[in-house]
Amino acid sequence: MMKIFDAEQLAKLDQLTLHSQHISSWELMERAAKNALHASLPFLKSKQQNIHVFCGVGNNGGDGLAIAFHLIKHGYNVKVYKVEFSKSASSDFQQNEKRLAEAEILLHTITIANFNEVIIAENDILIDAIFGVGLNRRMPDFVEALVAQFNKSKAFCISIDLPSGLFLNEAIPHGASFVKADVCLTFQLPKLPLLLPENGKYIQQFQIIPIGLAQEAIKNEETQHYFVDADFAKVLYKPRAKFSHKGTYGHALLVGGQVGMLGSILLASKAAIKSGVGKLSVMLPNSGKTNLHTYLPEAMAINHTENNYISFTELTIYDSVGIGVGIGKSAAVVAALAKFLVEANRPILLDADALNIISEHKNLLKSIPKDSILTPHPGELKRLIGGWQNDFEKLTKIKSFVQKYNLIVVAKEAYTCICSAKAFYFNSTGNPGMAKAGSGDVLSGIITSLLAQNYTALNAAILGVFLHGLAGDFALKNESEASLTASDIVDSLGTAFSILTDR
Ligand SMILES: NC(=O)C1=CN([C@@H]2O[C@H](COP(=O)(O)OP(=O)(O)OC[C@H]3O[C@@H](n4cnc5c(N)ncnc54)[C@H](O)[C@@H]3O)[C@@H](O)[C@H]2O)[C@@H](O)CC1
Ligand SMILES: [K+]
Repeated sequence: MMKIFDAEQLAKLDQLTLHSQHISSWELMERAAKNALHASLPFLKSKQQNIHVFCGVGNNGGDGLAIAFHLIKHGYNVKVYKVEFSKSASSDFQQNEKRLAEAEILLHTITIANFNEVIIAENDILIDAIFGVGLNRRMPDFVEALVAQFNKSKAFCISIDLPSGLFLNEAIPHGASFVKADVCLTFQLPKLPLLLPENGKYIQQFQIIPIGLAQEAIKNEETQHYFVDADFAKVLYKPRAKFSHKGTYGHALLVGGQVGMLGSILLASKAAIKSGVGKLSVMLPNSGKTNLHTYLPEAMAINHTENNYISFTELTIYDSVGIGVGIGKSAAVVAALAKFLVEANRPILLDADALNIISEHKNLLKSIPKDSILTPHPGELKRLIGGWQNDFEKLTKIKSFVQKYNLIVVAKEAYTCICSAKAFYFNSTGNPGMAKAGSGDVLSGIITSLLAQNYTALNAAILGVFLHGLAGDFALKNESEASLTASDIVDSLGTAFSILTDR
């Protein structure tokens, strides 16, 4: 299970690691730098390429100096800069500085007086080790100007630990610059700003670089932020029992579709079946019944009289209910949804138009059963909780919403965030090919299916989001981001599930 920590916690882990492994901070830095160096090598085209390593005077800069030293030892063409934002350098920085001097490697000092003399060419490599997790206020103006120059250049930029300019646990001031890295090599654990869309979208990718921090210390340190990787998902997954039958895996009900919007409920239904539910019933407009039976013979359609819209149906026999995809917002549907909310006596899944109806009739919020899962995309989320100034405020607002109404919110994004009253879980799987109509319907089907199989609501949401993204990633192996469809995601669910059983 990957935890996400703040700067203070990271510093504490550092100390505990030094203590338990009987190593010096310099040795830990050396380990981190060597691992970052190895992760950087695939991005370097040749030993002749110009590599500029920009180092601050803290420990992030110390990492930079150590990386530069080893690159030079490996025969790379490196220019090393000391970005002197302060006269007092950390002791590990100083020790690395001494090593460079002893090896007669020139260190170019950059100050307010000469920062604009740096020349970066298109095919160069930039290594950004100016600030890491220690930045706690806006960077000095000359460093911001230098960073602006990095961002303007076409050089490939590798940030060490955190792109310089980003704060670890709060929003940066409006207009403040930060390094828009092509790749960020972050130590041991993911960092929150890399997972949030507002600035994270400018960081093309990040890689987690293990540096052997004490596992016991990580385990003991509490957090409210988690990163959901395959190990995490495997722990949640419940393998199927040998002596089981369809009743063991529950009976799910999906409610969705209106005339012209039948595809959504069909996709959700197929995703539910492909995610292991014992039985699936579908409430869709009568005019869609034939389509359902043709598309998905495994599903059962509910008998009702409405040809164009869904209507209410008794819920007592179902183990889970998912409502909302493609239902529209007509008065009859609003009334049916209100009844569903009142009659449901266990957590349900609400998506799409169900969320839009709730946003327009906020009085419905208090009828939603405790622990129900809401899966809004950013637009739907805004309608539900109101706007936000920045991503950190968004998380705070989601949390108070979740706590006020006892819900679970799945805020769909590149790193979808599942928020419970106690914690945030950021998903690690998925790709931009999934940003398409139909993809969310598939997610609704998966989560409703897991809910019926007796997963807790929180685990159904976390595991469902993980599997959905993973299936999308497998589907991409035979597709491109442009061509990937929601149906491709459904078709790859089998491969995604097989990862969870692979222990
Ligand atoms: N436990 C870990 O994860 C390890 C961390 N290491 C490195 O250490 C880094 C953290 O080092 P530091 O704590 O020295 O912090 P940084 O190197 O990120 O920042 C340097 C220092 O500058 C000061 N500062 C903050 N904002 C400033 C501003 N706007 N203007 C001027 N000065 C400012 C602070 O005192 C800060 O500690 C990590 O990001 C990582 O690169 C590695 O060496 C290996 C181990
Ligand atoms: K950095």
